[in-house]
Amino acid sequence: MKISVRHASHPDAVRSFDSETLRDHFLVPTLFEADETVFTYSHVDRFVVGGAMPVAGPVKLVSSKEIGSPNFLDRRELGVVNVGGPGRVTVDGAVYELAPRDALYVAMGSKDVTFESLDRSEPAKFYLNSTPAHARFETMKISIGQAKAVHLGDPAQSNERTIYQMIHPDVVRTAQLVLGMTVLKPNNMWNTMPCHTHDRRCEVYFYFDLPEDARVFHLMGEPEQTRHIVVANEQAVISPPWSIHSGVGTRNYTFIWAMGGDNQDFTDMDFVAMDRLR
Ligand SMILES: O=C[C@H](O)[C@@H](O)CC(=O)C(=O)O
Ligand SMILES: [Zn+2]
Repeated sequence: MKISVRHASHPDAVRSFDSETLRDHFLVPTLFEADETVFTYSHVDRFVVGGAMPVAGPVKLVSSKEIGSPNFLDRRELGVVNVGGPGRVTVDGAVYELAPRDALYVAMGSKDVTFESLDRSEPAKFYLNSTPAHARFETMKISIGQAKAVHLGDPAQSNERTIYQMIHPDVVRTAQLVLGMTVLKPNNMWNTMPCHTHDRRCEVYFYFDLPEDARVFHLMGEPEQTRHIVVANEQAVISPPWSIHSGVGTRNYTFIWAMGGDNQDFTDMDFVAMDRLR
């Protein structure tokens, strides 16, 4: 288990960040290392983002001093999405087969969580999001087919896409985690523009399905002070509650968004008028 800690940043301080400092604070550059779990613990809503990539054998979810309890999920809940080859997650003896794009919600209080790949030549990649929880709900698999699909955008705005709401109050009960996957159609590059903030929740964006040399220009910052981070395949960006979160790619891509905070109301967004953006 590898874990690094990020402190929260005041928006006034972020105004003077250069590219490198912006990346140090908000970009999560590495999520997958063979036979490891790799985590970033953010003090923004105590959101933990990570990855597990089992190759030689199964990988266990273990705790650490930073997590602060004997088991990782003693006081937390976990969202898992498989973005690699076919895999399997075992939670206290119950086995969940996760095909590519399938998700699993793992309840607070689960003790033994193990990640496996079905074929080591095409390893599973489990993208992990964890938020604090103080009540236990049911562990549940949400296949991509069970998600609530919302079709949005149009080709004239280069943003035709499907939002799959996977860990969402209409699908599964959780303490605070809300998570989904947005798939852009070919020739569509924009997400979430016009943009929004939601001061009640933070959000983490994880971009994937990108070739090696493609990039997404992720837009962040206060609406009047926008900044960008150039993101490569399988990298994530932490979006504090005061920040916009939007992106434009050099081609289409897929991303997973996950939120934690005060409410679970997906529609509770503060829309930013175009003429406010600077
Ligand atoms: O608060 C919600 C999030 O920003 C995302 O759901 C937006 C998104 O997936 C999209 O517009 O494609
Ligand atoms: Zn949002």
